[in-house]
Amino acid sequence: MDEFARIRYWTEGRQSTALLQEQGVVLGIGDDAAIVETPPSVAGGELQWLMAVDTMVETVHFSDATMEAFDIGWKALAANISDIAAMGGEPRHALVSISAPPAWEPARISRLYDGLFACANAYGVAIVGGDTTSAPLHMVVSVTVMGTVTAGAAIRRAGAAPGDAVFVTGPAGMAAAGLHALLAAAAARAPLPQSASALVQAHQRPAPSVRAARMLAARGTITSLNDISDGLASEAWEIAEASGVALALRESLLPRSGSMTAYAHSCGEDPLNWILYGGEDYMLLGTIAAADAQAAKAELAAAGLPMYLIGEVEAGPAGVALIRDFAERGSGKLAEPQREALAKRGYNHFGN
Ligand SMILES: Nc1ncnc2c1ncn2[C@@H]1O[C@H](COP(=O)(O)OP(=O)(O)O)[C@@H](O)[C@H]1O
Ligand SMILES: Cc1ncc(C[n+]2csc(CCOP(=O)(O)OP(=O)(O)O)c2C)c(N)n1
Ligand SMILES: [Mg+2]
Ligand SMILES: [Mg+2]
Ligand SMILES: [Mg+2]
Repeated sequence: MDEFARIRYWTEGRQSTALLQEQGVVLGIGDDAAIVETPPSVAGGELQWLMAVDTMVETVHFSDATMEAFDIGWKALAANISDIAAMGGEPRHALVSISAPPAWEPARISRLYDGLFACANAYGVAIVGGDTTSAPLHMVVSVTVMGTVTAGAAIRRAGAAPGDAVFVTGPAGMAAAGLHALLAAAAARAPLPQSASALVQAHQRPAPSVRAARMLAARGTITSLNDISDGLASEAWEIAEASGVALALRESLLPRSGSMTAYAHSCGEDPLNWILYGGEDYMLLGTIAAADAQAAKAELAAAGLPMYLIGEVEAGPAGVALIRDFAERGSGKLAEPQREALAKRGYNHFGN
């Protein structure tokens, strides 16, 4: 199969005309560039574009031990959609670049496209083009995403102010625990423990918080927002530095997944380490005016979406602190709080 036959095999007839029409796609895959209508303005104001790109590299972001082709496709797009969510926007279009080594035969890449299109359809995103090359050794998948946001309403990292509440939209650390379980099972040539299935799911099929972000953004009281790709501590530092404030996170308020805690204890790992430094959670970390925090939480809860208030914003200098208020790690008992500075550490492609 030549390059052009492969592209047709991977992409033809995969998206409904209704979705393509909805996203203003005049001409999709097949010419020098896609043609897309400028989205119409909506009630409430003009729109602005949001654009982001994220790449996944075999051995860095996935391996035969951790992800199947379907998962890689899903996650490559989900990670991008998460960046649009983290601005409070609506994802619309995506471009997909594939650099494939010989071991990735067309049928395997077609399964990667199954995952890509499953995620695209789940979030209403039109895949309008891409690029295909050969590669010597490892698979590289790069996705570019375009979205929109009401002009002036995008939520940046800068904007957190002293007195604001800090929130997350789910328990961090599950994806890192899932990765640990996958690598441990592969190393021991053992099956995955049943107890790790939710963790593995979190690693392989992240679900970006688009709905939660849009509901929060619409309230007009969110002061900063980030998605957690490199770890809670690292993303908190990004908000702190961009905003010139300190974030104080309370250990007793950090949401914990029961299966993650149980799995961590079963293999002698510290769950807090995964929560703070694991990464790839693709949930949101942000700050909100304290006066609106409870109402925002109630609005999300009514829609079945979690929101956890985990700390507060303090005056600068920029930094992140963890208030250790458990008597004994994991005991659930409260004690005289100890304040600990959190390192600016997380997943970093070139070391911390
Ligand atoms: N090679 C690059 N050239 C230009 N901009 C880049 C490059 N790599 C990253 N960026 C920009 O740097 C910022 C931080 O990137 P990154 O940490 O990857 O964000 P995220 O974690 O949200 O994906 C983003 O605004 C991104 O667009
Ligand atoms: C085989 C394997 N090893 C290690 C990891 C862990 N890992 C790889 S990249 C990453 C951070 C997120 O990726 P990045 O490219 O930094 O995304 P971005 O911050 O640009 O959104 C993590 C935790 C993994 N997912 N798979
Ligand atoms: Mg990135
Ligand atoms: Mg991001
Ligand atoms: Mg990163």
